Amino acid sequence: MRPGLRPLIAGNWKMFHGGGTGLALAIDCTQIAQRVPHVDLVIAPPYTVLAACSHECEGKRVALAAQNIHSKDKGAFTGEVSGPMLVESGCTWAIIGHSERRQLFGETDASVAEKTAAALQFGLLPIVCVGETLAEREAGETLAVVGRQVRAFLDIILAGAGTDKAVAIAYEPVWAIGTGKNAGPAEAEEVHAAIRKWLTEKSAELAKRTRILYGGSVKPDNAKALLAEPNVDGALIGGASLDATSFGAIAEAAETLAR
Ligand SMILES: O=C(CO)COP(=O)(O)O
Repeated sequence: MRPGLRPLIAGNWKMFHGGGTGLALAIDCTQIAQRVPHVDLVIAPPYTVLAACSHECEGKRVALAAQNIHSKDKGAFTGEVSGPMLVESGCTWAIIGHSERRQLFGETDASVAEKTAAALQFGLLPIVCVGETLAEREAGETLAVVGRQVRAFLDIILAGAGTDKAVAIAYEPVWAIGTGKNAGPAEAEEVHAAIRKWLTEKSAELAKRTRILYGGSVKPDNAKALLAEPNVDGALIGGASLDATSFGAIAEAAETLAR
């Protein structure tokens, strides 16, 4: 983590906890927030429970993120949800281009760029996800792949976020997601440092205020070592965010480093 920067700890609930259990977890997260005053907490529940969670989280230092966004504000797009609707439901963030969306729902660098622009246009801060597959890592293509993914949206962030908005980029190696096999701190740092360099080449100010999150099997027992790396500014957590005890422990690891 960089000195003076607030870590961002975000829970991506994916397609879990869409009803009463989600609401209960959101309430638990507001209690976690009281214990971690130096950490920014974000949760990304399913659409069905966003508004209810937002009601519980309002004014309690837990921000809401959507897991996806459509690039248009409205229209005949069955099953989709727009930026203005997400804002109305209480979201201030939107996760964009998660590898599950890229792999299972056909999202591309171009659509990720379009959605990033839409999020910023409608007043949401994007958490844009990038990451290589195991085959790409084994072929030595990690930085080439992540570089291509990041360059696809850098200009959009620069144009859309101005100088005051702090967006986030999440490096999530696909081989580490839901596998229990996290990138080692040095492995993560290598990619994070490269992302920081590409940001710096565009704008030193952009590089300074963008938080680069690590995601992929972050757990209470590995969080502190990952977050201690100089360019790891937070975490995007899947499985361990579904349980208040483990999510709380990760947030507390960040708090210890940020204090
Ligand atoms: O995909 C992720 C967060 O977006 C990571 O998921 P896990 O923490 O379950 O590996």
